[in-house]
Amino acid sequence: MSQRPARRTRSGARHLALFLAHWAGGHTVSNEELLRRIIKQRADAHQEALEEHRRLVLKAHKKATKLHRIAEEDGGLTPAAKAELKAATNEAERHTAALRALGEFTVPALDPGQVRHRRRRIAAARCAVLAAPAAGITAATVAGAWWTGPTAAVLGVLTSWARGPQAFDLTVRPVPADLIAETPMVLAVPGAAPAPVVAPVVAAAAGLPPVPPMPTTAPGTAGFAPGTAVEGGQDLVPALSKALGACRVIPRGTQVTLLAAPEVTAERWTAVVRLPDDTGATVDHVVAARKNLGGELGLDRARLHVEQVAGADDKTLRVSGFTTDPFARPRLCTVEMLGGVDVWEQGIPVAFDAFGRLLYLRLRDVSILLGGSSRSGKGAVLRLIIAGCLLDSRVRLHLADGKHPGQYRWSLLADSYIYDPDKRAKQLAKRLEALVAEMGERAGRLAAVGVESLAERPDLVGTEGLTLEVVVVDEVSAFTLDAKYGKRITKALIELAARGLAFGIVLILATQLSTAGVLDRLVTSNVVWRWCMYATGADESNTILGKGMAGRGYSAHLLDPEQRGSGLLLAEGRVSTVRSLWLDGDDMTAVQDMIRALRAEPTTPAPPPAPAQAPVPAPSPAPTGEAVAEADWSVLDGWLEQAAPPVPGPARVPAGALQRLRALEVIRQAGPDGIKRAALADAVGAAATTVGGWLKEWTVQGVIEALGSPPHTRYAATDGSQ
Ligand SMILES: Nc1ncnc2c1ncn2[C@@H]1O[C@H](COP(=O)(O)OP(=O)(O)OP(=O)(O)O)[C@@H](O)[C@H]1O
Repeated sequence: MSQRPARRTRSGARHLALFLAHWAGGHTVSNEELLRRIIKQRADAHQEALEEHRRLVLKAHKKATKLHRIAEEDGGLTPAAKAELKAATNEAERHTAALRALGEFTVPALDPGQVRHRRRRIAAARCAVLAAPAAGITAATVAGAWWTGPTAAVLGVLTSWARGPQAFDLTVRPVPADLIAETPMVLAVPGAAPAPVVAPVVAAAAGLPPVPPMPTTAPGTAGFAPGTAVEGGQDLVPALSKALGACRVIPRGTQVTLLAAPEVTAERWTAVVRLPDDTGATVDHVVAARKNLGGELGLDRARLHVEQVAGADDKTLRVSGFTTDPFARPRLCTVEMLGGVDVWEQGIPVAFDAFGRLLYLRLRDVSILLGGSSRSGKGAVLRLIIAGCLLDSRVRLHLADGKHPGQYRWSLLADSYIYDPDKRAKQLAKRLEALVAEMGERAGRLAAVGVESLAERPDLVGTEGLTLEVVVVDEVSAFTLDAKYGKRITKALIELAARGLAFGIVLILATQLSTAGVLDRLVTSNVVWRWCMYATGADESNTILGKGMAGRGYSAHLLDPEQRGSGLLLAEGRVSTVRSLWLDGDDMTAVQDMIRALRAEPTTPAPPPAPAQAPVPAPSPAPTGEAVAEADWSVLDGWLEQAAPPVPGPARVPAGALQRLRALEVIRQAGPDGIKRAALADAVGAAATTVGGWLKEWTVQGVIEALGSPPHTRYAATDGSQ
């Protein structure tokens, strides 16, 4: 008789424990409901994107219509208004194209890993809820309420006894009908055939096209041999699995799961796969093994691209093999791409990825640390960012040039330009401290309208007291390592990096990698984008991307040093390989014209820098050949600045000087491709021998390299041979 209550209590406790475990494991929520939630979220995001693009198309149309009307009424437009009209038209086209690309929302075939991931998140939250009473009892006992533990135990025993031998129904809650109605097409109607839930795609699965054969490339061949199967007809899954097994990423004999039908074009093949469970393999392991994996697949590292699929788990990746290195050819940033740029919402186009997609830098949520060894392409990225910022009238640009004349071409367009080696550290310290002080005022202004950050009120961006303050520091070590002002600068940078973005104060910092301790960790850890161009070693790369990144397979020393502008970008927790766009030549000139038109009266005119060695008469004869070992930058910059607008005033320019100016402009436009002596002579209408003399002179002075053309050898060789 005395055994009975004890048995009843034990049985009740078991049933209660089972019920709690079932609930805490998230097993009450069905797979269908999780799937529905994920798809609903995506459908909402899709709808939001559509609405946003529609809004922007309408806005651009409205602006274009207004400008057309003004043109009709006034019989024409000012250059600035013309630029605005062009920008608005481009903008409307861009968003119309985006709308077309977005199209109708289609229910995606989801990776089962995502559903599992959701369930784990629910389970984690429920476990936390369950742990709370236990923690409360422990805390109360420690605090002196000794009776809480025994009371809880007695309550537990009583509840268990009350439950007795009645088992709980461990059921899965069905998806409520009103939720199914809210998400049409996602779930099957009750009673109908079961919903097509997240079946991984396997070769020859019902209703799906068969997986195309794995394209092969013989080493050294230019392209795929479509239709040729790897090792006698194996398809994609076994070929990838075998290669991953050979690289010890997954155990031999296990297979990856194909999650979507692969895309195969003449340029590339792409497959979305999931690594097998219970193997410990993640995307990072594949990235680290990329070199060997490339070899196993008949590719090289530059032509094999691996990336984690956004929103998916750590085992899901997109693998692509390219016929040629997708970054081999530089891509120009045209004036159209920068026309009407909105730095806050849409961002500045700065780079492209392996699939040719453009990467936009939105100042709304980004500050940048840009690193790389010498001549790796940092300046080219800064050039794009500066141009984009100056094309948005809401921006006030503060440019600190630690390696004058790196960005001198913008000196007269920026709101402030700090460059003088003797004074620059002091000037930057003051400028940054003023911005730190301004954060307080901006916080007050935002608080007055009931928000904490400008991102909540985009309409306030650029209004009185809330202009976008963009601080670009090229070669930050020249400032932070300054003996006298370095500490003050670092302190201000720490504060701005931590809080500035919320108030519209954005930091863009560039540095070479050689010097340790250039930036305090409190600055680097608060910078949102870290972008590393080619670096000489893994440690140098880690100084930008963060400790341990090289160990995970992300190191910029693996990039091709000759491929200037290629780099690794760490943004939103993911690393992508990108190559910056290249802005130069006519596009650069047109962009500068647009900026001049837009900022006809800069609020704070930049002081023209005093030449380091010689005064800058405009235009002056070129320095003589035998003289200088170093380039006379100020002379060069003087020419370039004045080459675009006609020189005002009565000064007469000698014909030879004009030809030299023209020659410099042609070299600059030729950019990395360079131009031969004979072609240059033709272009400027001067004798080839005369042009040869100029080229030698400019080569010695370093002027040609400064203009972005290849090293002087090309000119020297051409001269010698002709
Ligand atoms: N995206 C790009 N596409 C093509 N060429 C590029 C690109 N970026 C840079 N280059 C080439 O590389 C050269 C060096 O670039 P840049 O001056 O930006 O390097 P840097 O890292 O700023 O150099 P340094 O630190 O020595 O000043 C440029 O003159 C240009 O010829």
